Amino acid sequence: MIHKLPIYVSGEIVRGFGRGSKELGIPTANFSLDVVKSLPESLHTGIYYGWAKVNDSEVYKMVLSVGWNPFYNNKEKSLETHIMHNFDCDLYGQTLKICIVGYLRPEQNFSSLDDLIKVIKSDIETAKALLDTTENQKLQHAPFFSAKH
Ligand SMILES: Cc1cc2nc3c(=O)[nH]c(=O)nc-3n(C[C@H](O)[C@H](O)[C@H](O)COP(=O)(O)O)c2cc1C
Ligand SMILES: Nc1ncnc2c1ncn2[C@@H]1O[C@H](COP(=O)(O)OP(=O)(O)O)[C@@H](O)[C@H]1O
Ligand SMILES: [Mg+2]
Repeated sequence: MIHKLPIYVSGEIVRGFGRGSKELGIPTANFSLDVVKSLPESLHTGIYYGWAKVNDSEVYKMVLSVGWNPFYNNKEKSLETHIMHNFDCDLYGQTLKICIVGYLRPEQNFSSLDDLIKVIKSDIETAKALLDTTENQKLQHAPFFSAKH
């Protein structure tokens, strides 16, 4: 069974492999393995979209990857958020809160890095449009984002 959405997740931003910004030009804020392990079993691996807040920032649109990154064949499951906002500095150690709103597609392997980048860019455009619906806009103002913890 597929887990009912939205799901709310919060945790510290930790280091990944450093590939998001260097190889893909698309940075992803990674959660620790502890947070990944705390996810409901029924949250399938794949690509999702939703809302994200870093420390006391505004709530921004985001896209999320949950799984093993088949293109890189990671050994540990990861939960990585690309936030649709230009931050001036890195975000390591800050608290990331996310609301996972909807599912986009399964994780895929690709024959080239360019193909992976193209698909992620199209995920970003799809997510931006889907988050503009009235129903999804409401979640930007969910009490979760204004709560202290
Ligand atoms: C929206 C989105 C979609 C992604 N889709 C895939 C995918 O289909 N296959 C894959 O192997 N990795 C996918 N990734 C994960 C990237 O490979 C990963 O973010 C990148 O390797 C950076 O990892 P790092 O944080 O450890 O540096 C996706 C990431 C995002 C943000
Ligand atoms: N818009 C953004 N979305 C996500 N992370 C960002 C963003 N802007 C800057 N960053 C920073 O870049 C880091 C992610 O880059 P990435 O290359 O994926 O590194 P890592 O492999 O350590 O996760 C984040 O941890 C954060 O500190
Ligand atoms: Mg990352």
